[in-house]
Amino acid sequence: MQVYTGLLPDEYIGYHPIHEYNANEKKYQDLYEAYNWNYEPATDGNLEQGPPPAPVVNLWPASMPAFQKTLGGYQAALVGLARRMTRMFALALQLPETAFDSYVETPEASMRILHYPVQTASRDDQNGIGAHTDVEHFTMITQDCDGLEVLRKDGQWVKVRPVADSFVVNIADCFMRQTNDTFVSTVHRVINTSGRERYSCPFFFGFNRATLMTPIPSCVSETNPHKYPVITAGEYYQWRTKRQKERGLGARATRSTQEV
Ligand SMILES: O=C(O)CCC(=O)C(=O)O
Ligand SMILES: [Fe+2]
Repeated sequence: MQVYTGLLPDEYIGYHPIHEYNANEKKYQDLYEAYNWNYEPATDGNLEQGPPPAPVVNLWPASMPAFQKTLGGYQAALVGLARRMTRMFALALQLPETAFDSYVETPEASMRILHYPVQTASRDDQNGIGAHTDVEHFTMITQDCDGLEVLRKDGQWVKVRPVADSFVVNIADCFMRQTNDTFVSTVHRVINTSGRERYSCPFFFGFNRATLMTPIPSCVSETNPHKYPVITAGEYYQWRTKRQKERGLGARATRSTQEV
């Protein structure tokens, strides 16, 4: 298939067929299919001066130009919203609100649309998508029905019910690393026992690939030193993407590590 994600082992884009992953090693493979695409700076109406973006790779279906136009347009609007939210996060970290502006000029801003068929296997035997944390700085999700669950600190899974005209916002691993665990990534999963097909649309937002993920000053001290190696956001994205792909596509028989 022209858009099959397996065509590009180091990228997460393209079509991910159903039953391709099993993040938590359940009896049955995870029950979702997805189409992922990268942010293309050319579609970003707000693009300011900044470091040149990494070359953009996508696997758009050639026969469906409206598909690319519609999804790319929605993504451009979300990039604008995410830039504004980045300012709110800066204020929450006791920084000037513009402190992160130069990190989100050519951001990591990939998206996916997901389809979860109705699950008939038990919750113990299958996930829609297995428990995991996202990679970038934060994620905004739209969803059309029940199924998403997040793990609380006390170990309880909590259902995240859809609320009309709203996004679910999850902290992701790059923000956790840069804030030295002041912000904690949300462990989440989907189990679609709602009795209807479920559709969702997560938007993954992170700093420019060239950004060195140095610790946020308010999050480190002599008694709370920085725990993570300082690498660029791009190095971290690429390492995680490769690892996720290796554990999924083509590795059904040998997968032995859990995402969470
Ligand atoms: O479908 C959802 O609500 C969440 C999907 C998700 O966690 C992901 O794609 O990383
Ligand atoms: Fe996720």
